[in-house]
Amino acid sequence: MKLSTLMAAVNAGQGADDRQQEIQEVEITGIQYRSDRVSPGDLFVALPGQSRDGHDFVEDAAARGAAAVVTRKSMNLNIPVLVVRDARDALAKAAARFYDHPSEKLTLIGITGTNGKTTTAMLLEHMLRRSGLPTGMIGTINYHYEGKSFKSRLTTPEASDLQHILANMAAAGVSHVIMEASSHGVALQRVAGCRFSLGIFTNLSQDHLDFHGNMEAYWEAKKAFFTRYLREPGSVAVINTDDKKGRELADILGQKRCIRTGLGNGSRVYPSGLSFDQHGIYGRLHLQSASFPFHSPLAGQFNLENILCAAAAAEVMGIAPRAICEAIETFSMVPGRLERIPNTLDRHVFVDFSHTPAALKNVLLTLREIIPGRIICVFGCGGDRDRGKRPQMGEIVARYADLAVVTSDNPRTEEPGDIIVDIVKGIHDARQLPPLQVGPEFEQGSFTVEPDRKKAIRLGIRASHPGDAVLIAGKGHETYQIIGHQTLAFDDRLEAQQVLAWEMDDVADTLDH
Ligand SMILES: CC(=O)N[C@H]1[C@@H](OP(=O)(O)OP(=O)(O)OC[C@H]2O[C@@H](n3ccc(=O)[nH]c3=O)[C@H](O)[C@@H]2O)O[C@H](CO)[C@@H](O)[C@@H]1O[C@H](C)C(=O)N[C@@H](C)C(=O)N[C@H](CCC(=O)O)C(=O)O
Ligand SMILES: Nc1ncnc2c1ncn2[C@@H]1O[C@H](COP(=O)(O)OP(=O)(O)OP(=O)(O)O)[C@@H](O)[C@H]1O
Ligand SMILES: N[C@H](CCC[C@H](N)C(=O)O)C(=O)O
Ligand SMILES: [Mg+2]
Repeated sequence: MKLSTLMAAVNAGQGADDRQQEIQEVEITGIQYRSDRVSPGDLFVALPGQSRDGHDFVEDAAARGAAAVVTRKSMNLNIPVLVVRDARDALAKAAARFYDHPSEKLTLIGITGTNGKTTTAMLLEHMLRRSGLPTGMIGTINYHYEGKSFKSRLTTPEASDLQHILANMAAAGVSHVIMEASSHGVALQRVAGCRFSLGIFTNLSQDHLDFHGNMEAYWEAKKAFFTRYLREPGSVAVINTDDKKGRELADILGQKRCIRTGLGNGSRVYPSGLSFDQHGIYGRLHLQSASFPFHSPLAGQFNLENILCAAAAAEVMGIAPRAICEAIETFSMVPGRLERIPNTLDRHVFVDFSHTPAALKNVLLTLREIIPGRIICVFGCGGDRDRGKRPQMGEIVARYADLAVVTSDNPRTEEPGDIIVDIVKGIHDARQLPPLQVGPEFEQGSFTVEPDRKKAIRLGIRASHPGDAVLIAGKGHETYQIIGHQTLAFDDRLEAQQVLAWEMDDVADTLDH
């Protein structure tokens, strides 16, 4: 594609250098925002970063054969330099143009909210696929379509990667794409250049304040997905109005554009006659056009909210209500989300991706409802991420679990002990609180610290008795642990399986003797 075509796309009216003639002739064969990925013929877009500035890599990009660069300041190079005011916007628009606006060839659905995006996305995908719609997905666990699956480095990929993936999906005959739109993805304009047909809002609670600074800015990013990117005529927002911020968002968007879901008054998609047990959720699902009895193998009130969002969106996509109910019935698990580790020891061992205070609280309360025995929680908090979550998560585990093993999550470049100290502060604070009805008071000595996650999982499982639950929280589907700058193989599910296998062997040995 000619550079002049991309230049028009990135923003007419933003300055370019004076090599107009050359710009007309330059051919661009790819778009990159990382200099070390540049091949000859690529356009390199220099993005402002958290720790570094893409401008510092322009020369590297040129040396690797970049045909032109997009920057925010004029630079003296022997290739064309297009100067723009907003490099992220330029990256998104150039990529959308380069890949021929793939989102306009697809029905694109974006899901945002602090918790529940992956679960809602996978449930909705299941509903669409079962009805025969070729559906692709872009999210935390992976990106996949038509039997192909790719590792995801980011929940919402950088703009040029995103446009590339969407283009491949459209070329493979995919008709619908469901993607998680993270707050980073919105704030960093990774989703600019996409046309969304439908948006889903799950909920808002604390996360990512290391990046957004405060809850107001975080909320603004979530809101902006709907006010800035879901603007096409006919586009619809499905909003969980059981969430306070969901109600605020629905009021902002107005009746015409949104479908409210939840138990509250005014919901157009809602449940009735609910009951919850170890085998899931039962009730009647009221869609806009019909109502049906349903059973979901997923557990807990929070998953009910995910189900309502997915069902409302599927109905908008034209899926028949009966097919929606059948899909709910046959969707039993999202990897790493309350994933049960089977064993013959009568222990309820779960691996769950709860890494926010709200997620952890919901999961612990759900376990309290469905598990007869004690709840033992093995957990830590990520390093180089929102520190404010740590004491809150400590406090929640202290209040809602019976025993806790505080350990490391992904410490990244932080000292594991420092993260644990932040968590333990929350546990101590909780002891000042009056006991709650939902769980027993946290007893002196009923938590322990073991920074080595492998050992912590062993401790947690070994402390359990028949009938107890062990919740291994925070890392879910992750198959690695990031310590310092190293990414080491680690999977909570495999670790738990191993400990359980040893324990089962021990029981077998005892019975033999
Ligand atoms: C906070 C954040 O989002 N950071 C992203 C950001 O990194 P950064 O700002 O630190 O980049 P930098 O290292 O300062 O470099 C600045 C620029 O120089 C470029 N560069 C850098 C080195 C080099 O050799 N050559 C080069 O060109 C980089 O490509 C970058 O464009 O830009 C990089 C690419 O442009 C991203 O890879 C990186 O994501 C990091 C890996 C990350 O962990 N992001 C997480 C927090 C994230 O985005 N999470 C969300 C939320 C998940 C959820 O809630 O589910 C997600 O969507 O995944
Ligand atoms: N609707 C919900 N409300 C609160 N907590 C939830 C909800 N759905 C799931 N959770 C909890 O949050 C964890 C993460 O769920 P999920 O992966 O679906 O969310 P996500 O928004 O995609 O998270 P991330 O931003 O990390 O990708 C689950 O393991 C569960 O503990
Ligand atoms: N999407 C989340 C993942 C956190 C997972 C947790 N295991 C951690 O490392 O903090 C984030 O980017 O903050
Ligand atoms: Mg996710």
